[in-house]
Order: sequence, then C-alpha cells, then structure tokens
Amino acid sequence: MQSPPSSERPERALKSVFTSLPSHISPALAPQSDNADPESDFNLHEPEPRRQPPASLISPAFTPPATPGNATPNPNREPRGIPVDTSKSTEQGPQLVETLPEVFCAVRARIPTVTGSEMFLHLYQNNVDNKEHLAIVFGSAIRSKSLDAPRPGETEMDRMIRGAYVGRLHPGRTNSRIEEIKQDAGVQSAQAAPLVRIHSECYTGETVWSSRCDCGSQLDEAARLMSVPSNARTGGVIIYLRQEGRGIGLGEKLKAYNLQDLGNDTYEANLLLRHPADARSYGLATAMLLDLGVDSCRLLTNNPDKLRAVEGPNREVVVTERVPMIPLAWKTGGKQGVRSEEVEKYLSTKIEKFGHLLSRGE
Ligand SMILES: Nc1nc2c(ncn2[C@@H]2O[C@H](COP(=O)(O)OP(=O)(O)OP(=O)(O)O)[C@@H](O)[C@H]2O)c(=O)[nH]1
Repeated sequence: MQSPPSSERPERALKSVFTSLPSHISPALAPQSDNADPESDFNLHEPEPRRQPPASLISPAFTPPATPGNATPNPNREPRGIPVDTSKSTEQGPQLVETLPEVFCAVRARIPTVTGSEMFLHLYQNNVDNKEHLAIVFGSAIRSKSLDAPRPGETEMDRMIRGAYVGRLHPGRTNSRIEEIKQDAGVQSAQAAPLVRIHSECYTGETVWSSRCDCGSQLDEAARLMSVPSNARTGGVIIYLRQEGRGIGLGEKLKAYNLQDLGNDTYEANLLLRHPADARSYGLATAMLLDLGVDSCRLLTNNPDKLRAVEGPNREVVVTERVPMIPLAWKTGGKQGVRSEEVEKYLSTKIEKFGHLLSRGE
C-alpha cells in the first residue's frame, strides 16, 4: 500500500497517535500546536538549520561500520534494477535542501576486508555539521576531486599519507603520481552508473548485535553486492551518514525503543518523542557523490523519499535505476540476516507507514 507523501504524514499520524495516547504517557509529550515546537531540535517544515547540532545528537566519536558479511546468500538471484524517472513523479516528495552543502575529503585509506574484497574508506568534513561522514568506495576508478586537488605547501609524502595517491602504496614509494590522477578522472566519466547505497548510522544494529532492525545486515549486503563482478565493473559507493536513529540521535532512539516495548511502532515512537517520523536529510550524500564524480547512479533502496532526496535540489545526481534492498532473512529463507519478532514489526512499519517499496513475497 502506498502511504501518503512524507510531508503530510507526520501531522496526520500525530492526530491518531495523540488521540489514542495510553494513560501512562504524559500529555506533556503531545505537541502544543500543528506546527513544530520552536524549541524542538527538529522542525517538520523548515530545512535543517545550519548550526551546531545539540549535544544529544552528536554520535560517538567513531562508530566503525561493520565488516561485510563473508557468505554469498544467493549468487544466482541478485536483485534486479528497476528503471526510475523521478522527474515524472507527481507525488509530493520529501523536503529537499535548498543548496548543497560543501564537502571536503580530508583523507582516504585502503581497507582490505574479511571477505577478501578491498575498499577505500574516505573521510569527509563539511560546512553544516561537525560529524565525520564516510564514503566507502569499491573500485579504484572512483576518485574524490577534493582529495586529489593539490594542497598548498604539501609534499609528495603528505599526499601519500592523506591517501591522494594512485595505484598502491608500498615501502619506499616516493611519489603520488599526480598526472595519473588526472587520467583516472577521465576514465571515470566514461563509466556506466555505479551502484550506490546511502546508509544511515545505526550503532545498535551494526555494533551491538540488535535484532530490532536489519541495519547491520543491510550494510553487509550492500558491500557484498558492490563486490559481485557485474557491479565491480562500474564501481560502487556506500555513503555512510552519521545520522543515527533516522536523525534523532542514539539517546533519543533508545527512548523510542522503550516506547516500542510499551506497544508503539517505530513511527509512533518518534512522534511521541516530538521528532519527525524520519528526521534525516541527504544533501551531504549528494554533495559527496558529486565530489566522487558520480552524477548518475543505481540506488540500492526501498525508501521512496531517499530516492528523490539523494538527487539533490536541482537533480545534480540522477538516479537511473532503483535496486531493491531485500532483507537478507527473506532472501535466504531465514538462514542469514536478522530474525526476530521486533525486526518483523520494524519491516512491516516501513512498508505500511513509510511507504517502502517492498512486499512480503520478495
Ligand atoms: N528512530 C528510529 N530509528 C531507527 C529505528 N530502527 C532503526 N533506525 C534507524 O534507521 C536508520 C536505517 O535506515 P536505512 O536502512 O538507512 O534506510 P531506510 O529508510 O530504512 O531505507 P532503505 O534504504 O530501504 O534501507 C538508521 O539510522 C537506524 O539507526 C527505530 O526504531 N527508531
């Protein structure tokens, strides 16, 4: 069932949630008016404010993404891309940032993974928050423009230490070979659209084994798909955004979990805490993709809001295909992935209330 556009959903849902508030929930939690509370960390109708996030939203200093899973669930049944043309969409989409943030890749390093595949971890800084957002890049042809650009006064050793080199580092190497960087950039522009996943940080699902959601196995599966030969040819990127708990932060997400144990779903729990059902934005992802030379992509997602939001306000990045993100437990008949009563409810809520493009038969 297609749910209403995201911009209409919160208010409508608020009414039904608050008219049926259980007696143990304080009426103080209810919003004071139809508009978002000006004191609130988030406003449903305004673009994300350009200021330092409150302390409660700052994620732990570094939450490393889980290493990719090492088994192939079903190599003969990889999800097939579905062509999309978001420019023809008549539905009201998600709220978009007006201008793209500025991003800057400070450093990258080669990371060999436990599966044997290799990726380059790119650490980004930006002008809208003080978090270290990451791009996990599969394949050597996708390169960051801001990383490769020469920096004043730097030596060849400086360049190699911050990862602005081509090929591989080895003991005794003395040159980052700037000319080859330019050649690589030319090759990149001729390539087909790479597979892209925009992943939002989930400390509970990726690090401390939570079975309330399938975020950890989604991250593993995205990394696995980027390494299969058909995708390895185009290269792949996982943009890892530090917007924990759909943007409400870890502390608030833990409160939401307690509200879920009290009988609310993930959607209602956010509203009871006076947050939007989904407080994320994707302007940083768009800007990071552009910095990586990716102006069209095949996007691995079921989330219709993400599909349009990642393109940016002026369709700076075009999504040519949507590749479904099928839960690993469904795909493998429960042999891999997350299985629990909670994750089933989490997935049902995504479909029924967030309008995710996923059905039980997949
Ligand atoms: N507030 C809140 N956030 C949650 C909950 N469960 C998971 N999350 C967060 O949801 C985010 C994961 O969503 P994603 O997998 O990136 O994206 P999605 O909207 O589910 O869409 P897909 O691309 O189809 O997976 C992470 O930031 C998690 O921390 C929950 O119960 N409440």
